[in-house]
Amino acid sequence: MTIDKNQLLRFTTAGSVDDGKSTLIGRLLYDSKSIFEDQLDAIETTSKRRGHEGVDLALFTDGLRDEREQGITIDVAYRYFTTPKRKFIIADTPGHIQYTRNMVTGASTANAAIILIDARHGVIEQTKRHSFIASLLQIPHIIVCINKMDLVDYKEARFNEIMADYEEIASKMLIKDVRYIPISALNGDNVVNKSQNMDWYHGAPLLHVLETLHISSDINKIDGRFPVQTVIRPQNEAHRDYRGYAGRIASGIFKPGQEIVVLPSGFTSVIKSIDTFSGNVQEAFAPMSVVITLEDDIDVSRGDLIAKKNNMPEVSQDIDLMLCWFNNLPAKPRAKYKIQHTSNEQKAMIKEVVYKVNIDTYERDKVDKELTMNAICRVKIRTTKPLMIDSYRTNRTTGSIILIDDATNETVAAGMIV
Ligand SMILES: Nc1nc2c(ncn2[C@@H]2O[C@H](COP(=O)(O)OP(=O)(O)OP(=O)(O)O)[C@@H](O)[C@H]2O)c(=O)[nH]1
Repeated sequence: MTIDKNQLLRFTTAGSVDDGKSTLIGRLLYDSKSIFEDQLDAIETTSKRRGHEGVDLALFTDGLRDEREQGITIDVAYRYFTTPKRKFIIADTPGHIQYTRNMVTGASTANAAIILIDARHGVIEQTKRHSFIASLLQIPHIIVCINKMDLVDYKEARFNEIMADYEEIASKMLIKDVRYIPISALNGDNVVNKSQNMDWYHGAPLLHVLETLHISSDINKIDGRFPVQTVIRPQNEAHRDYRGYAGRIASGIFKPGQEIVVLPSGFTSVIKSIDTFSGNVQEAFAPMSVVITLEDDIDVSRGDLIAKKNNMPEVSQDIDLMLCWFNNLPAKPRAKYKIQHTSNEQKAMIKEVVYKVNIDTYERDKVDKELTMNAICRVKIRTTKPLMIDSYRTNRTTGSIILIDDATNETVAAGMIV
């Protein structure tokens, strides 16, 4: 079985309220003909009823949000669409409330982030914050869409001005790949079709950029990491000797015959087989969900990590993190939280807050008060049992954690291991 690693692109959209996110997503889906007929009929009817001339594209994603708001805990809606070149998953995160949490949730697995800027307003505080989070999450590709170009007479000078301002902030962050596209989501300029109003722009429209971003090297194919989610032991007579470890490959490539080590125990063995829903495979890589069986009968349980023998993560109880705090209740000094790291769950205590990042200047501030909502800071934590960790830079899965408040069961923070 071979899977085209280029096939699926995950992206997120960020912008402040009214920058035109919903309209842009609606336009992408509408012009690329990804909206289903029945949805379109409903949107046309509602648009007419509300006195719109054409179709109100924002209705499309807004309708989606209504669905989502019916009792789902995470405020991120996922939208799927396909073109002949690629499959896409959009994590649509509302800009207004709790944007840090939403963006972290929506963007942690994204290949690309679209940062929307209203051409009239240029780079604003939210742009800086979203960009900082995107760089913190190391989203490999940033596409800055300068929207509402129709409201600045499609002027190249305004586009250049905003681009220069953004370059200034991008240079202070570790953003590797930034592109700029002047668009009008409302009128469809440079979204799916090339604009007739901005002949000074020689780049491609947004959809073309999304279809051709080079993403196969976004995946870590080097470090073999397989967090065990479940141990599978069929109870029936026929499969009595079967013992498999189910989970999702976080990174690297696994093959039968490879020498592995199980952590934290340190027991070694050799991969006997890799099973999937559609049969055995001779090779498996991230993000495939598989069942691995081993040659030896060793003790493996949920929360353990299978790694390649000659390439192991760090095993540690003391962890340095960049932490995004996103709970209404501030962090309690030295309080214990539940920590979730891959399939492993332990307890952890925040030992020290080293500094807080000032989102405006990107400078390091002293923490005079407790950590409050939307704070981004460098912290040291200690866990009750060792975790098998990598730096977030090398591995977005084994390099990230979340903290959960035991009493309320709410996710209070997300952390990237330094
Ligand atoms: N003139 C003009 N108006 C636009 C453009 N894009 C969006 N708008 C308008 O800007 C307003 C806000 O657009 P939305 O798409 O609802 O904004 P949003 O960012 O999704 O806002 P939330 O969904 O509330 O986060 C709407 O009235 C849109 O019609 C554009 O390119 N040109």
